[in-house]
Amino acid sequence: MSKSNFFQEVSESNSSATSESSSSEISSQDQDSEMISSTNQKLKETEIEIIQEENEEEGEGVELELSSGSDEDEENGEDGSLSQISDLLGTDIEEFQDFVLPTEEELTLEKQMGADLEKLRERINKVLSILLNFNILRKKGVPRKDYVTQLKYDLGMYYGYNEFLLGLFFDLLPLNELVEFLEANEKPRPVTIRTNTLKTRRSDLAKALLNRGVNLDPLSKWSSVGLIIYESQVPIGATPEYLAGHYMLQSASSFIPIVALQPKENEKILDMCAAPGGKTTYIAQLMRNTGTLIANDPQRERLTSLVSNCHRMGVTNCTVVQYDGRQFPKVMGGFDRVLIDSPCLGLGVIARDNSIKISKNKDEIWKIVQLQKQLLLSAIDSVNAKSKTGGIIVYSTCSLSVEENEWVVDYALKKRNVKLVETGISFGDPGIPKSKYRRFHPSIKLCKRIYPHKLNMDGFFIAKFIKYSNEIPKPKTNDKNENTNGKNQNKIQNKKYNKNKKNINLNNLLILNQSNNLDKALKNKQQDKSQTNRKRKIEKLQEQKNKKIEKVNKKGKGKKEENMKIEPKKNNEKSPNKEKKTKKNNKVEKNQSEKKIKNKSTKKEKKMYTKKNKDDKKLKQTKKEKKNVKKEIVKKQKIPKKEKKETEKKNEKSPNKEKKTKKNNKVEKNQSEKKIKNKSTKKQKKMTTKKNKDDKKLKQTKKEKKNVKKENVKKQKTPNKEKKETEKNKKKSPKKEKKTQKNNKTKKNQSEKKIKNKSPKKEKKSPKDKKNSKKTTKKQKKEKQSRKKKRKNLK
Ligand SMILES: C[S@@+](CC[C@H](N)C(=O)[O-])C[C@H]1O[C@@H](n2cnc3c(N)ncnc32)[C@H](O)[C@@H]1O
Repeated sequence: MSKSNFFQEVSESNSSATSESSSSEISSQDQDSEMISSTNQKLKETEIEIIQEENEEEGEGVELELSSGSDEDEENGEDGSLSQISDLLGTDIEEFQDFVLPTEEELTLEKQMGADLEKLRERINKVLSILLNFNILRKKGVPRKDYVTQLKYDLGMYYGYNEFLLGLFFDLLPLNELVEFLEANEKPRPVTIRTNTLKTRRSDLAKALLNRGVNLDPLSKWSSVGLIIYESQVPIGATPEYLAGHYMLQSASSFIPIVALQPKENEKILDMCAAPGGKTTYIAQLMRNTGTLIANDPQRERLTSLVSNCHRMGVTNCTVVQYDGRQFPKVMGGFDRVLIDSPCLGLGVIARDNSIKISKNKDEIWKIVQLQKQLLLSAIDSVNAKSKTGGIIVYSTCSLSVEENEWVVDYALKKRNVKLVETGISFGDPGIPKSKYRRFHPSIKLCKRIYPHKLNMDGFFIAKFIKYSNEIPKPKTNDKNENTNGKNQNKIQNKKYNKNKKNINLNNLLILNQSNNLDKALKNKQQDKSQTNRKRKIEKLQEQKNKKIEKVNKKGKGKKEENMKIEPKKNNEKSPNKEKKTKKNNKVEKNQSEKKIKNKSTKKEKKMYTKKNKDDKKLKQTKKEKKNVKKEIVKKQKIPKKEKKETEKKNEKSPNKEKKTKKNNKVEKNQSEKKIKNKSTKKQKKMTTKKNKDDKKLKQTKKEKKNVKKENVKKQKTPNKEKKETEKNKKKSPKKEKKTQKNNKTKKNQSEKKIKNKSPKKEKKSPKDKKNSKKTTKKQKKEKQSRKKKRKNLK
């Protein structure tokens, strides 16, 4: 007896006894009683029924009664009934009862040695028979669960499915159908073609193909365009008729969604997941190339075959677009009908693609279900509920899991104003209203399931909705429970979708920039870069200067130095813009450094003078004079500040000449700094020489002053270094710096002369400096005169 025949006979004898899933957790007693009652029905009023009824009250007494049946029982026909079972099974019942499940060690050995397919097949047959006639054929004490796990393991090994997929089919199909289904997936489906009525008639096509040696027949009563090909001497995908677009190679079950959709002439129809166009071209031919047909698919490569199919088949009412179906309502809407032939796991087409048996897993099913739900909602939202001819949505998959089908449909029923309607298909199984984990809307039965083992077609699922309102209902609080498992998946999917959306928007923006304002955008970017570079440079300079200031402050402990530190911070806080801040900071820092140098020199000078005052009271006069000198210096410092402000204003007015003006400003600053220092030193010298004439005691102080000046000169080197760094950055010639260094090292007189020689040269460069210097000389003369008067008075 062949395996399929065997399974058929067993299932016929127990057709109603097999709907229990493999992992059902119903108590074994209840299951047993159900199984017994179902076998009794099929065995047509045998005496077993009586025995079973009697023994149901005693729990598991059936087997006992059977095994220890009395003679009376045998006479009453029990023997006959048992013989009937054994006849049907083709083996002795004792053989089943003696059957022992393999141990774990035996199974691992089997794995190592490589499974013997014949032995495996025998074991599958026996376990299946025992499960289908459990109370009669089971071995005493072995629970149903053990037989089920053994069967799963063996079927997986025999047919090559992974555990996940086999578990899914165990939950989906009754036991007596399961092996049939798995067997059907091992056989190739008949080749079918669809006549393109845009170009020919079925009878004409059939004649043409018959003439080429093709053995064919009309597909069935339900299709007026399908032909089934039994044999062919020519390749069906390369005949002249095929190339002329007279037919489409298409599986029979692929016709069904379009039969359900019922496209009409002059309608506006969307095929949301269209590539490679098998169904699109069928829709177009039913529309007779009228109206508008939009064929969408996000995969570009698949769209090329869609386009070529449309061309070959002479479709002229179709526009091909490339979108993610989930975005579609935003792209266009108001369709009379939408077909969503959704992407799926393909569990109905395993016969065509054996890799599905091991490639699918839990994660994949969750992901695809979330996509299917979103696509279906999107399809519904694209339909106009007020369409005069339609308002129809057909959802189809070539998959058979409840998750991808009934669950998705039930979700749409809850989320949108749609209801299920008859598909118009007279064959196939109804949708499953209750699965192992879920209950669905009772109207789910209106859906159609096409099973390969029942109709010798690819597995398919078809649901037909009608949309009765364009309003989108507000989400109910109960919806939280409905989607517990897929909730997180939904969130992840939405996040990904939102990311994609952002990407698309960004891309669009970039494209706009490129096309409209590319030059401007580039300029802005360059400006930004230069600004950031400037800021960095300024920050670095600031840091360097601050470090130097800190070092100087550590050396000097005076309060005045501390104050010098705090002041620029206040200034910084007040400035509004960062750029302005940095500019001001630079200036302030320069002023600071200048002041510090001067302060240091004056401090030491003060110290020296105080010592001298102790020695001689006459030095009091000199103190006062020095104070006046300091005031003058401060006044003169204000002049270069004004100059700086003026240059800043100019810079603001002309941003392109910023660099040049900055350089000039810095040169001017350096010049002005040097002038001020030189002037201060000159005055100090004059003052000291006069005092020496007055009093010989001051000779000591002279020497001390000389030392002080030397120190000042040394300290002046440090700001010179700072200037050098800044000047180096601005690529200035280092000649002047070298000169100044040398001058500082030489004696006072030499330095004075050189400074005098240099200052007019520098003054020549800038006319403003000339004016300022004239002003200062006048002031100095006045001041000198006033001092002389004072001294006379004092004398
Ligand atoms: C089962 S096939 C469609 C077959 C087609 N209807 C036919 O009859 O030739 C599923 C299609 O969905 C497309 N698809 C995948 N993701 C999609 C999405 N997010 N939006 C729209 N279509 C999608 C795939 O590219 C694939 O072509």
